Amino acid sequence: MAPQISLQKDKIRILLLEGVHQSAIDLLASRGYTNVEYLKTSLPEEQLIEKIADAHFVGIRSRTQLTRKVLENAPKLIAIGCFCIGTNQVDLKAATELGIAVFNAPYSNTRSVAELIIAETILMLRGIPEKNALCHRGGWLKSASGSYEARGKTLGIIGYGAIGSQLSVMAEAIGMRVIFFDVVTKLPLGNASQVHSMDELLAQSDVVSLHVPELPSTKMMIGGEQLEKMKPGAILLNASRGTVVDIDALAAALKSGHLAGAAIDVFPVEPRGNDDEFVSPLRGIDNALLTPHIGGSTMEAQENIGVEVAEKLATYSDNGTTTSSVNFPEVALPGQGGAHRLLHIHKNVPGILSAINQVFSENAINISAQFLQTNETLGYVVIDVDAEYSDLALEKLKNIPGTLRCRVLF
Ligand SMILES: NC(=O)c1ccc[n+]([C@@H]2O[C@H](COP(=O)([O-])OP(=O)(O)OC[C@H]3O[C@@H](n4cnc5c(N)ncnc54)[C@H](O)[C@@H]3O)[C@@H](O)[C@H]2O)c1
Ligand SMILES: O=C(O)CC[C@@H](O)C(=O)O
Repeated sequence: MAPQISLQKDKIRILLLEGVHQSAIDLLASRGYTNVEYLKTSLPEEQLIEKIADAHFVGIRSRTQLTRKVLENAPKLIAIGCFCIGTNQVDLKAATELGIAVFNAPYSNTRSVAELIIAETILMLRGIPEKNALCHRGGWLKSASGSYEARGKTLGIIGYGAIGSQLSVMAEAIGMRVIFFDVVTKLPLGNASQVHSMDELLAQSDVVSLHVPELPSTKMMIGGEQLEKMKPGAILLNASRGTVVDIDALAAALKSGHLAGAAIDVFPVEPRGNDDEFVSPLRGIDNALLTPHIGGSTMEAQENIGVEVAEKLATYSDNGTTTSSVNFPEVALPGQGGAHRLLHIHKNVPGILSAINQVFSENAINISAQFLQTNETLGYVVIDVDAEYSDLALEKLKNIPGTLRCRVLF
């Protein structure tokens, strides 16, 4: 039987992990949601299963792994808020099959990442990480050897989406030539040009920057073979996902001197929180500029993300709107105008819609408004009815075979 979730706001439990910005808590409070448990770190699977068992909403960043096992142990969960861009840490297939909506913040931190990459491009071309490390050890490497201006150099961007395209504009503003590779044909901004293969990009670029999502097709897309194809003395930047680069092969390419340097913000394995040790084959390599997955971590970005994602969760909770959900059919809903609103999430299989409508015809329940949207696997029906009928309708609806989640809004 599908879980029934029809609660007063103070009974709606929200679990926020990984130190999401205070703006999220403030936004939720302004919308009446005060039952919030706030943790600064992510949690290992067993602890997460314990905590999530009673949660109606969970908010995470990139570190928390919401696996099928975790989600199957979250019978009350209505929605997940990813307070970031990436959603690869959530088993989206499982979330969809369980009728749990997933939201994220697709744009709020993109400028922050692009700015960091520009800074790193300049620092790496000047060999600053190595010189800085030497100074800290009492050394003094005053030399122009291996130091270059960014002007006139070629920046190769892999993944020309929200981040890659902003980076393109900023890089041209400091005089770089920009080429990019993307699996989709994209409108080049400014004087940038799209190349038709990654090999072409690797062969031409002085600096290569990765801005692809984590997908089966992007896992290890930069391995030993690709690093070998980069120009001798080139620089690799990765602020996308740690699984995109073979980190051992990168360490070898830096140690051999084939690459002049690398700036890496994301790693195949990252510490759970600030108290855990960071372990990586890149540690101790002076020309590797290592940052703790902070590409999107600016005050501006985090504050905006907090508001954006918390608002999506509150709105979905308040009236069922799923606009910009990552995995749900999108429905933008008007106010209820005094009616009770039934939200029915079901497997998209033949016959289920007529079973839903039968509930209302057989029980003589008048429908004042009805909205339906489907995607490949999921159907989402929203039905407004007179207040006195909502309990009966909810009871009947949740027993329809194929129902995943069903709740009523008063
Ligand atoms: N370091 C950080 O803190 C940080 C912050 C934000 C985002 N990110 C990461 O950066 C990624 C990119 O962000 P975005 O906002 O630019 O995403 P986006 O979806 O706007 O752009 C991604 C681009 O990559 C392209 N792409 C997909 N597969 C590809 C492939 N195999 N080869 C070439 N191109 C491919 C897509 O067509 C798209 O144009 C995110 O998915 C996230 O994982 C990291
Ligand atoms: O804040 C984070 O943990 C992740 C940031 C970034 O990788 C994203 O996907 O937006």
